[in-house]
Amino acid sequence: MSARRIDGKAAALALRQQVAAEVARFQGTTGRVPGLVTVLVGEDPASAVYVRSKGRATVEAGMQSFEHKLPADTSEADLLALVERLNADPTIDGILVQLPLPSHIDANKVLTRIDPDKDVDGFHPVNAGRLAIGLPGFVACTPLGCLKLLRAELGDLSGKDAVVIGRSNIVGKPMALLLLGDSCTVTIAHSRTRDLPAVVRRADIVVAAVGRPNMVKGDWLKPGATVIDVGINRTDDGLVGDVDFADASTVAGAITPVPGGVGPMTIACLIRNTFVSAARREGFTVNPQL
Ligand SMILES: Nc1nc(=O)c2c([nH]1)NC[C@@H]1CN(c3ccc(C(=O)N[C@@H](CCC(=O)O)C(=O)O)cc3)C=[N+]21
Repeated sequence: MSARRIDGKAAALALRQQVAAEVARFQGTTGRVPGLVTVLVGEDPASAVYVRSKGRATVEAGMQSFEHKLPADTSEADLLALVERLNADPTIDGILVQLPLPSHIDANKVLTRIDPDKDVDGFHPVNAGRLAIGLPGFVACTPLGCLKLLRAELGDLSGKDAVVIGRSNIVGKPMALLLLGDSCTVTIAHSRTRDLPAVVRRADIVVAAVGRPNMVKGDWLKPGATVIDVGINRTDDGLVGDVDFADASTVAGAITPVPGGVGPMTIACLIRNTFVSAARREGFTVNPQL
């Protein structure tokens, strides 16, 4: 059997076009253009690439992109002061401080200083709490993108057995909460899980977010399972996911590739969250499908 390849690039383009149409409608009624600011500290080349593609996607959706590039030796106090200024700036609807930050800066302290209602990354503890108890807020872009791909592939997720591999605050935990919200039976597996292949073999839905290249093999999967690969691992063979794509494709029903799967959806969801932030600020009704 050969799995269907889930085209995250196409899904991301469609979402970005939908947002662009909503942005035009928003501008027509409110006279305002939503704005996203990215803050990059230091010169990590991968981070610089991501920040540039976020800026491009923002402009393509008809929104304003602001970019702050700070030297690697920027003090924590200066970064916190910048965040405070951005919180108070009425032209800015979304604030993204690119991670990782240099080690002399306490990332949690910075993320907690962002106004939760401008936290389009969904990393602020208030937004993590809102997700946990089902209040409206911002959901982290990568798990939100994964949920959108799963709903498009499977329709109703209720009653499905889902296994999330990885327990990070940025992907694993919010992913598990989103799947629970869609009435899946959710298992979170991690480095201490006993007999991981056996746990994964029970799942109709597998989300791999561990950062170990090609870890998940075909014989770990229930035949026909839907596999979402969040891994972005740079290896000598280029960019690879956490799932052994060729091997898993012989057993899975559908699977996301790397690149071209979850990554583009992460950026599309950031654009979506930025528009939603502006809409909430202006009391503009958002299409609930978005
Ligand atoms: N505050 C913050 N928010 C983030 O959302 C955030 C961050 N910091 N730090 C870094 C990670 C990583 N991340 C990616 C976004 C898009 C792709 C993406 O589009 N990837 C392409 C390939 C791009 C390539 O070739 O490297 C793909 O998978 O097809 C990947 C990774 C967002 N992150």
